[in-house]
Amino acid sequence: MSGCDISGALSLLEAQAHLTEALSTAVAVETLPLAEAQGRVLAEPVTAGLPLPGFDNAAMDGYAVRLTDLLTTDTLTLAGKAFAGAPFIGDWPAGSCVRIMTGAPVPEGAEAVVMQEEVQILADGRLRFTPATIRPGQHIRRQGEDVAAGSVVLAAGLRLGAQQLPLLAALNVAQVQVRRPLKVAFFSSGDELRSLGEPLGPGQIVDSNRYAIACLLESLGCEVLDLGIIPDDPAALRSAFLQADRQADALITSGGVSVGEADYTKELLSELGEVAFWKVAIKPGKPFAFGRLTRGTRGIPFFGLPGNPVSALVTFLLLVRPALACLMGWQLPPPRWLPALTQAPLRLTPGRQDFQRGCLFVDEDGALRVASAGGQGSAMLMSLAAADCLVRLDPPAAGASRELPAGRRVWVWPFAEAGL
Ligand SMILES: Nc1nc2c(c(=O)[nH]1)N[C@H]1C(S)=C(S)[C@@H](COP(=O)(O)OP(=O)(O)OC[C@H]3O[C@@H](n4cnc5c(N)ncnc54)[C@H](O)[C@@H]3O)O[C@H]1N2
Ligand code: MOO
Repeated sequence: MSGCDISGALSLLEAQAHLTEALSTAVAVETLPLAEAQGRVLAEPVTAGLPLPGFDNAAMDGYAVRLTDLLTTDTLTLAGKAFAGAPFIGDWPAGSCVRIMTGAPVPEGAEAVVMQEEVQILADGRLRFTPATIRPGQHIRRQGEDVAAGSVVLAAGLRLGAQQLPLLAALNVAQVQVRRPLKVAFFSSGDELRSLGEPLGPGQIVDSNRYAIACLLESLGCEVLDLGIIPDDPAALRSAFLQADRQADALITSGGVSVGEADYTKELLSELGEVAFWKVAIKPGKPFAFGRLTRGTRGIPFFGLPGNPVSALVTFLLLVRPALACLMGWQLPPPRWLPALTQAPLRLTPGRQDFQRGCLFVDEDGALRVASAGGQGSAMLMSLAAADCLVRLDPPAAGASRELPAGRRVWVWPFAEAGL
């Protein structure tokens, strides 16, 4: 079988659809205090028990006025003060205004707040306004203008972060129903692998993939069960598979999914479970295995990433991340591929969608452009470290040129959008 043999390979879309369909059941639900819910996925929609703002209040430091008081004069006396947390109380006689600070409740009957910069304080303490410039309702934040009480503010399936937590806190939501963390086991397989810091013998390399996989899993909020480096030995691999099956919700491996003589991963998966597919027509990442371990009672899903470091990262982003999102109950929006113009010619790959590493910039005309981040080999870590996006290149039509000229539109997925 050649390195370009893609017979029986699924397209990326087919593989993604298969994963979404196979992994529709999310982990269990638990109740957490809001302070511990960062990064968790909401299991239930949240309904507002309060309006926001909770009361009409000032948006500026200044003076609360009634417009009728300013019909015949531009000068008002001061009736009192309103602070955030200490409302104005007492009488508000005609012909007067109330000094008010940002966030303070506006006194009953106030029709506008005038910024202090627009008010002149006279020697006798009275305040002079410019009535023609005052709009009814200005600088008053109305009760419920942001959130109406009883409305659904967050849908189930949202992941809670710095954007959502303040909304829930403002609504005095002290506890939330969230999915428990997904526990993901992973190991690296290969006799050549050594742990970071160990001396390297002939032909040995550092197990670098685990630093990408652990980092990606942690950023998704998964609990990581690190099973270490497993040699190319069926008995050791079998035991690691079975441990993951007992202790985790999913298993990720890297290496050993291709066709080499020491590539046992797929073979063992057939013995301990079932392989749903193991080839996807993408570059990098053609050998990617998905299946289930069926020895245990739960049938945990298994993702076999290719050993090449770039292939492992790219298949994680394109296939594993959305699959884990299903298991987390996270309604992960599909990637937003953006149009960009190629800065220089790019080489296309027959038969496979190619996901090259690129660097984005905006040219002098304001157009988004993408340049290659460097060497595109599946084991090349420098261009991966330098890149800020994936560039999606469709295969050339039969007989067409394998070179895409400069200035052509391609689709890019910024790494920041991919959670990197
Ligand atoms: N005859 C064929 N050979 C290969 C094919 C093929 O279709 N036919 N596919 C190639 C492609 S594409 C890829 S990708 C690799 C994937 O192979 P495996 O998943 O079986 O991975 P290994 O053979 O174990 O390793 C490949 C490469 O990656 C290095 N590696 C492995 N694990 C790690 C790790 N944890 N950290 C860093 N680097 C790692 C390993 O040393 C190899 O250099 O197969 C091609 N071959
Ligand atoms: O398809 Mo492999 O993943 O290029 O190196």
